[in-house]
Amino acid sequence: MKLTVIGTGYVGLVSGACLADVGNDVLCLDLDAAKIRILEDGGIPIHEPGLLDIVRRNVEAGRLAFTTDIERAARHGEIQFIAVGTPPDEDGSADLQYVLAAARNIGRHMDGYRVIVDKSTVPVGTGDKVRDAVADELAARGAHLPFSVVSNPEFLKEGAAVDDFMRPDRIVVGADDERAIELMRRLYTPFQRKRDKLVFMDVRSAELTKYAANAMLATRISFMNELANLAETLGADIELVRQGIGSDPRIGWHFLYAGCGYGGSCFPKDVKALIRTAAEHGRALQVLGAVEAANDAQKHVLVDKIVRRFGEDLAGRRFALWGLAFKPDTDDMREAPSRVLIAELLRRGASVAAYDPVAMREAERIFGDEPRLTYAGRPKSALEGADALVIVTEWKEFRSPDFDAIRGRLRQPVIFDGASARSRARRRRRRRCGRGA
Ligand SMILES: NC(=O)c1ccc[n+]([C@@H]2O[C@H](COP(=O)([O-])OP(=O)(O)OC[C@H]3O[C@@H](n4cnc5c(N)ncnc54)[C@H](O)[C@@H]3O)[C@@H](O)[C@H]2O)c1
Ligand SMILES: O=c1ccn([C@@H]2O[C@H](COP(=O)(O)OP(=O)(O)O[C@H]3O[C@H](CO)[C@@H](O)[C@H](O)[C@H]3O)[C@@H](O)[C@H]2O)c(=O)[nH]1
Repeated sequence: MKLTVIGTGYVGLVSGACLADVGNDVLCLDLDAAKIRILEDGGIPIHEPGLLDIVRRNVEAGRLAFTTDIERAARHGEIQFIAVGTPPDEDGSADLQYVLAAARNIGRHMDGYRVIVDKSTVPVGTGDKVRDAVADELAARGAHLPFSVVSNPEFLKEGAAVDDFMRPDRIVVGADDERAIELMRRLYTPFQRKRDKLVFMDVRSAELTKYAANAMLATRISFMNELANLAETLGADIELVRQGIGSDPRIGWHFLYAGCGYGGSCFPKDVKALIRTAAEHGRALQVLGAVEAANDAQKHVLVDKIVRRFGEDLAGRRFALWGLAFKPDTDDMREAPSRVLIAELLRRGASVAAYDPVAMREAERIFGDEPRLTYAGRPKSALEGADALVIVTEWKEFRSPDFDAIRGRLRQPVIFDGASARSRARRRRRRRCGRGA
């Protein structure tokens, strides 16, 4: 099938590459010429395990191409995926300007029947806005071309995006007409494998399903984070509690890890947007309001511990920080807990020597020329002369560190471990190292 994917970010590029990999002819459009240049030069603009191989393989096979040419993109695919960003507006609602611009571009240049698929995470009712935007553009040029609007929210996780796309738990399709449903069924047949993973519903329900999924997952995390704080106060071990509850199938094992608060490009913004949607319709989502507040507070837990140990004024103190990305296996730092921590340490006069396997360039872009924030080429070199080590992101390489080397390099043998719940080995050994928090 001929497909166009609009937006070559985490979702667009992964979707485009994976859809090409099962034999489709995919053209990816982005307005960011720098991204398209990287792709045309054989690279990828993001860190995502397994993605480079699949992109290269499909470009070489002639099934995947990149462009900044809007007209070419609108004329290429019978199915047009919109996979552009929907960042939070000032009031927390999803900013739809990129989605609607993409829809207008399709309407302006399409030359036959199109299925316009919203893959971006968009509030309920966006399908209607996309339909109106396309219809307006067609009317403006006196064109009478048929089109369908479909909601097909994406559930991939960064760091595991290729695998999630290739082996989805479910594929949600919100569609109101048979022609579009048939095309979507054909499109996703190669991803069905052993069981039917397609869940068809109306457009509005599909739009809400995406927010419901992220809101539920965010709720689990905030709940466990609050419980972890309580466990610490009570002298209980949240990891053992997690094991104790996860075996109940009604609760399940996944997404029960306490940490420094959820970050990333999705949970924070989607929780906000759903709260906003509800408010606009006179409904208060009280549970989600608490989930958000608990998460904001959780991002300060490590700083609070540091202040308890070293005092309010951290001038002259130096901290080694391991892990900048919002989670392992990505270079994405959107809403990363490390950002709150670094900003607060710098505000209090401390200096920070940071290490991350892939996100240091992104941190440099975010923090710019900040003389008290430096980057270390290796985890150990960040430790030299630091008052304490702060572990924020659970990269695999931090799971079983050399505690003797840490002790030898730090001024005091103190570790603030924001990712501790996921590593029992480290917890056992940390006890032997002498810890500050
Ligand atoms: N990142 C994830 O893990 C993830 C997972 C599921 C769903 N989502 C949702 O998918 C959407 C995209 O997220 P992302 O993380 O891939 O975003 P991103 O910011 O990484 O990429 C978006 C891309 O769209 C491009 N773009 C913007 N307007 C355009 C236009 N009119 N025409 C062509 N290109 C345009 C931008 O230049 C950018 O490269 C969001 O709604 C997000 O909530 C994201
Ligand atoms: O037990 C857990 C699991 C995750 N997290 C944190 O939660 C955040 C989000 O993690 P994750 O869900 O793995 O990453 P994302 O790539 O943001 O993926 C989420 O957001 C995407 C965008 O909507 C959805 O497609 C995915 O299904 C959804 O998991 C990160 O800060 C994690 O550290 C925890 O604190 N504890």
